[in-house]
Amino acid sequence: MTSFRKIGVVGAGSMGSNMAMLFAEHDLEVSIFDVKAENIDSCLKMCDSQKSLKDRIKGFNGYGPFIESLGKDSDKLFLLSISHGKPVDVVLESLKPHLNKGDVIIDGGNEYYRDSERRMQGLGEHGIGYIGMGVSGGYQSARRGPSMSPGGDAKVVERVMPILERFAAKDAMGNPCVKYIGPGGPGHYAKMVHNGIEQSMMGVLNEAWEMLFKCLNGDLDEISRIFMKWNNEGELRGNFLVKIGSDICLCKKDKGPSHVLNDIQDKVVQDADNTEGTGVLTVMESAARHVSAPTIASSHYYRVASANRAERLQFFGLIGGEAAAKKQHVDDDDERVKVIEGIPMAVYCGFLCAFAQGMNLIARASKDEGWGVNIADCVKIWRAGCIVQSDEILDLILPVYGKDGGFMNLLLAESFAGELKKSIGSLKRTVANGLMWDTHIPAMSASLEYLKYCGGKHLPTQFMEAELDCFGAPRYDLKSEGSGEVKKGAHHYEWEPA
Ligand SMILES: NC(=O)C1=CN([C@@H]2O[C@H](COP(=O)(O)OP(=O)(O)OC[C@H]3O[C@@H](n4cnc5c(N)ncnc54)[C@H](OP(=O)(O)O)[C@@H]3O)[C@@H](O)[C@H]2O)C=CC1
Ligand SMILES: O=C(CO)[C@H](O)[C@H](O)COP(=O)(O)O
Repeated sequence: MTSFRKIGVVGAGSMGSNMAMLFAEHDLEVSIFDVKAENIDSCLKMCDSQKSLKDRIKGFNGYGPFIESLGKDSDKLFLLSISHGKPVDVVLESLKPHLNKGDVIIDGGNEYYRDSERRMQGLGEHGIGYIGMGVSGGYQSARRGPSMSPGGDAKVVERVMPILERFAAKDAMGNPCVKYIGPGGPGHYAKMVHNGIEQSMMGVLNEAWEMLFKCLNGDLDEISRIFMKWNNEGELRGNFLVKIGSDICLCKKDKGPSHVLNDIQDKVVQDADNTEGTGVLTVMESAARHVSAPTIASSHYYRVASANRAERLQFFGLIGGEAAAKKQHVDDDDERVKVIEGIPMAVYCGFLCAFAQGMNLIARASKDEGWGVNIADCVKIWRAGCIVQSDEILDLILPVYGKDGGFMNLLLAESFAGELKKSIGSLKRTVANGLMWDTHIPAMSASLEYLKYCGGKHLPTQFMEAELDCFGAPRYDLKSEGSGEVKKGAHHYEWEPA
């Protein structure tokens, strides 16, 4: 078995450049390629500014010399870190004439898993290994050690695992946050879901932030302290997004008196040019696989709507102005503290809903596709180096998946359901406050409704089913038949003859 000593990184953007530096630090000979010479220049400049990396990475703007630099006599290893979709196909077309049997390509971008499976199949026919690997943690983790989810042919992944384990983030016990996820596309699938959970958590947390900032008269320095407290103890302990939220609230422009956050426009433009898209894909996948994921979907639609500020303002004019978040006059200090103390439990409950939806989606896809994903492994690789890192929550979730990691519905785990039972009251009160105070609560309210309908004993959907039967005759079940299976029923009533 070849052990790779060199790696060719394609894409000198924020992730590619930082991973190239990390590889170099882990004693790989690194060549980096980008279509834009200036991207290479800025990557090499960054390396030169760090003594340990000076002259350790070679930059290339042409495919020929780039591939030659990886040597002729041994198998070549590549890592792609570019925008998903067409750019990846373009790069692969250019690489193909130079590839040989035994070479391995890792796609470390946020790719759609079906595209990875297509490429795996095409290149596999020529004996070229292709790995679809999620990389998480942003550019800081790319530099220090990311969390990774490789998927593809087990034998191919096995060849690169020693390298991946060397530079992966390490959890509190020192275990590398990288695990083989399964054959085909589940590596990219797990990363897609990770990002769905990530956007939900950001949705929930941003709703809590608005309450503290606009309604409860919290100044940013105080909110920073509150978030830090949440991150240090209790249900939100060890939460990456809460922690950076605290840092962000505190950050002052050029160390002066004004907060950087106060200058930021209220537009999430992440989805604007389709170079990203795991949020979009998670919503599509959850709908296609019949997995309820309203916290994920609602957070996504919220951020998409936020991007179009011009239209928002136009509509604002047409509906006579939205009700703006109201400042609460909580005169009593103790009362204010009590209200603030109720919020983290609501955030926790929203986060649990996001995890339940994401984990259930992975479980469903794994079953549908025959991937055999051990979901415990997904939890393990999210223990460090990634955006959804949440120590307390992952401590709760991990035991549910046991050894085989095949549990299908996280809501049905007693330990998990117990935490939802404990926190749903806070979520209800916080959503009710949000309604009274006119704050924005798309993720929290969606989470609350999710819990209500997933645990609903008598849903009004009996009326919906009757209407469907009335015009479409899909056939219904009878109450007298008990819970039954998830399949079309046996009964039709001729409500209104044609
Ligand atoms: N940023 C993040 O936090 C994370 C990003 N990812 C994923 O990693 C990948 C890279 O992300 P990121 O580094 O942020 O993106 P960047 O846009 O910073 O970098 C992408 C780089 O790839 C280059 N590129 C584009 N098309 C080609 C091509 N056909 N051939 C060669 N190079 C090309 C870009 O050049 P140009 O400047 O011309 O566009 C750019 O230098 C994406 O798939 C992203 O979704 C994954 C985890 C975290
Ligand atoms: O992958 C990431 C983190 O985990 C990146 O931050 C990425 O930009 C998120 O993009 P999106 O969810 O919009 O696809």
